[in-house]
Amino acid sequence: MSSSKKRGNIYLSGAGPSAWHEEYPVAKGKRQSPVDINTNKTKFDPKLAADPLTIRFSDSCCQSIVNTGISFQVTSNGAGCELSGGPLDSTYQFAQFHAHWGAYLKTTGSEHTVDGVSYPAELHLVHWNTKYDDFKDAVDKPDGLAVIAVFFKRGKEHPGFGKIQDLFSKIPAKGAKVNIDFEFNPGLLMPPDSENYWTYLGSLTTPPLYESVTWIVMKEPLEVSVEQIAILRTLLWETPNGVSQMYNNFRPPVPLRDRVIRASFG
Ligand SMILES: CCCCCOc1ccc(S(N)(=O)=O)cc1
Ligand SMILES: [Zn+2]
Repeated sequence: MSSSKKRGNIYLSGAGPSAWHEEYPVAKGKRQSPVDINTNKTKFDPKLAADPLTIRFSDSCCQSIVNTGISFQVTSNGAGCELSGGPLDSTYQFAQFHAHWGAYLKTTGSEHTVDGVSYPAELHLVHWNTKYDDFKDAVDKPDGLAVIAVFFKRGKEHPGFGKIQDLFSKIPAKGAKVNIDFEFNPGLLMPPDSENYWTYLGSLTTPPLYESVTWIVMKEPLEVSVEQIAILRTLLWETPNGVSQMYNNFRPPVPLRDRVIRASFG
């Protein structure tokens, strides 16, 4: 049993993310995530526009949803779901999506920020490099993962995401898992314009914080309703004071260090 499991909730035990370096020294590494995207310092790279990102999802790729204890996670066998082009030098296969969000009436919640501004939530669509055998083999390699980040902003309801949220009541506790017996295409969760994105080399945003992620952060947020943001918080997790609503499951931005964030747009 690792000490983090003994302490349970990685966001609420001890000093939270600011203490992760004690058990995971890489937390203070050179390519950690998330970061603030300072739009005055991003660099347009015409090569990104010349080789457009190819994002392929399918209706039959999502098998189940699980409460991981720090988020929900929709897990996929990756069939027909591949990512290539843009900053990527090989084909990456879709593995899962999950999200991070904030507290009621707070403006924080996303992991990446744009010019210091947070969104209420951030979706992560995780892919692994098919040059490796599987996700587990890829997860700690420098070019092992590619994660598409999509900001959620408050606006009109998103019925597609609502179908996933309808399952939350069936996964009340850490480890609870149910099958998804309807077709759900994660492509529904891409913003209308997914041509414009920022990309940089970073890490997992939760322990073990492996520096293995090529981040692809969509510029355009996805609209969901205020109620849908609130429904995220109906998921439950363990805290030092017992089981309670899951929220503030985000790592705040860390220093960019010697990295430049590239933009696919001018
Ligand atoms: C040894 C297995 C590690 C499993 C952890 O996998 C992760 C963790 C974080 C992210 S995130 N928030 O950076 O998208 C993606 C995948
Ligand atoms: Zn994440």
